[in-house]
Amino acid sequence: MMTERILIVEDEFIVAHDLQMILSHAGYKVAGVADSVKNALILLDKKEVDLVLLDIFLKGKQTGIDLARILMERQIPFIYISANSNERVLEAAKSTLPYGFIVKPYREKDVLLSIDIARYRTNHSQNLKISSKLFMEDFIVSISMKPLSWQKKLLLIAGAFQPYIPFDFLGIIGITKDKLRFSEVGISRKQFDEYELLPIDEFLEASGINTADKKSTHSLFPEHIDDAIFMGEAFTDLTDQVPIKNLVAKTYHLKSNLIKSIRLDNGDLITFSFYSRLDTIFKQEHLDLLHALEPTLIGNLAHIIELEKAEVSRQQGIKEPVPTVFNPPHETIFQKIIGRSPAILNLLDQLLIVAPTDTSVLITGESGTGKEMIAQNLHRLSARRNKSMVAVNCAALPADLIESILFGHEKGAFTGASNRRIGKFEEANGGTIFLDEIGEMPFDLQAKLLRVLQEKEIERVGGGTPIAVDLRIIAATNLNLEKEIAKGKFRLDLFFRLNVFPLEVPSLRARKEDIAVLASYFIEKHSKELGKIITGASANFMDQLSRYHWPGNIRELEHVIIRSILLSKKPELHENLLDFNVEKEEKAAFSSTKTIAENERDHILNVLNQCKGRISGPGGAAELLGIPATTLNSKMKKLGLRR
Ligand SMILES: Nc1ncnc2c1ncn2[C@@H]1O[C@H](COP(=O)(O)OP(=O)(O)OP(=O)(O)O)[C@@H](O)[C@H]1O
Repeated sequence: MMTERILIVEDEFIVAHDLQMILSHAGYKVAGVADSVKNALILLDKKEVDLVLLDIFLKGKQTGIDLARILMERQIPFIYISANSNERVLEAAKSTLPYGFIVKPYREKDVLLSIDIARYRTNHSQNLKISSKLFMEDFIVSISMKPLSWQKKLLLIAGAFQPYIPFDFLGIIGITKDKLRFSEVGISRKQFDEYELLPIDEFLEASGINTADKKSTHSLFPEHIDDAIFMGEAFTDLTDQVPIKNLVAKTYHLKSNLIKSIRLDNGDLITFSFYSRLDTIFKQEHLDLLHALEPTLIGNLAHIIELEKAEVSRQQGIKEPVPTVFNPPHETIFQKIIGRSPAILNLLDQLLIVAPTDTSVLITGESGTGKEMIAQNLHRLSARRNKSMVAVNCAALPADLIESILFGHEKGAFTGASNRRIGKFEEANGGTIFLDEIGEMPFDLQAKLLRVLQEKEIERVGGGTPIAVDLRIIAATNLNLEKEIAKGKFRLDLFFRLNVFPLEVPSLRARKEDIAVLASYFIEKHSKELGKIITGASANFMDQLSRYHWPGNIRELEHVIIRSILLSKKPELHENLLDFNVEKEEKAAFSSTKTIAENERDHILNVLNQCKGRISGPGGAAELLGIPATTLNSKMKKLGLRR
């Protein structure tokens, strides 16, 4: 399928011409060449474009990264082509979610391969979109036909939305066409799969709002806000304008809001207001999904609302208790994953989306955050669950044997290869292979791994014929792969191929709310295993845990608990058992605070060491620091540094 129309945005004439030749030769249509963001936008308005090849530094003030943001909004895939491997630029570029990144000077095959990967990823995200829409359509229709109360129906539908539109609170507001409000409910997420439904009046009562205030809160409720996403300042402005939103946001610690309204056939307007505790979670694709579901919602919501209206008139002011907490049967969906912070719940939602697909997944996160545990759950929730997951730690394998361990070898392939050996990829055939510490994989082997991903075949060392394998690849790393790419240690093409669905496991610092539940879980688990009677921990012990910075994350927390259990002479763990003291550390950190100049000196020294003293040129200290070499030289002079 070579029908893609590709726009080239590149200000160097020779490069643009070369790209044009490569693309035409391979059968692609070139939709045009632009040398600036302004000209690119003119072409984009005039022509249909399926993919954009995008240089970062262009003519004019705006950069390729600025254009990328516009392309993101318009949902046009793009691949960067740039000579700049500076980490800061890479970070900014990465935040625009490109479909690929080609580093100049490139080879023809790099360009064509990146376009192939982009096509794969576009199709894949398209498939994900289609499957989520189909799933939700089916679900909404089947729920609305079940003999359940309207509350239960709304709770079920809300819960089903969660993996596709992550939220901590969902407000559903119904306004009749004569502007008489007939219903407002809030649904808050209590646990991974537990929701609570609260009618607005009860919510206001619980918040201590009296009848007079209630009226003004209500009257200031906007009748209609256009479909949109509010985050950052826009969210603060919105909550400042709308008291009820302010109250909800404060009560549930919410930071962003996505609003979508749907007009039913009878003229009623139903507004869905999704809120999250994370500030940058909502995306255009969430609004798109709701938009795609509009016909299904129109067809089925009316019926749920009728149920509610009937109930209200039946009760005529008499309140019957209704079950408002819903626990679906999949309570134990995830094995052993403890935590209910927004950061971990968001990760689990992502995990549920990607698990049943066959996509490669790249799990990133600091050491000890639970990456392996996430990989096990991914496998367990996939269609390959009855086959094995073979785990390989790339950092632990000896350099001279890693290829044969992964790919196997034929008898006599090298000295000492007295028998044929099946490698890990073949062992995992039909199942999943988990490549832990992928950033440590030797550069040469990365090309072979790319081949497994692309062609689904391997070759044993010393064997001439490729062997077909059917496996899913899950990789994990605690390294920043962009940094490794910049250092020339990790292949960019492999990164993009693996990074189709990235899962970032939050550090323990980013989910402090979970420290207490994790600690209690480990206390119970390990005291049983160690045969000691430990009933709990002192408040000070827990306080120290929650204030500590946990560089070793959950693994460190688990070790601290095991050690404390072993040392404890009493049934309650006491803070004296801890070998850190947060107050002392805070004081020490304060007294050893460095000046800005000292910090700058240390940082430059570190980077110089990293570049082995090289100042200018690609990969030199000046490039890594993002300043001209001349500036670096004069800074070094001032700080008394020599190469
Ligand atoms: N959410 C969780 N609930 C309970 N236990 C957890 C959780 N996450 C991790 N653990 C435990 O913490 C320890 C570290 O987890 P794991 O080995 O998966 O981390 P990792 O990120 O793969 O580490 P590394 O990068 O060093 O390989 C394990 O003992 C695991 O069982």
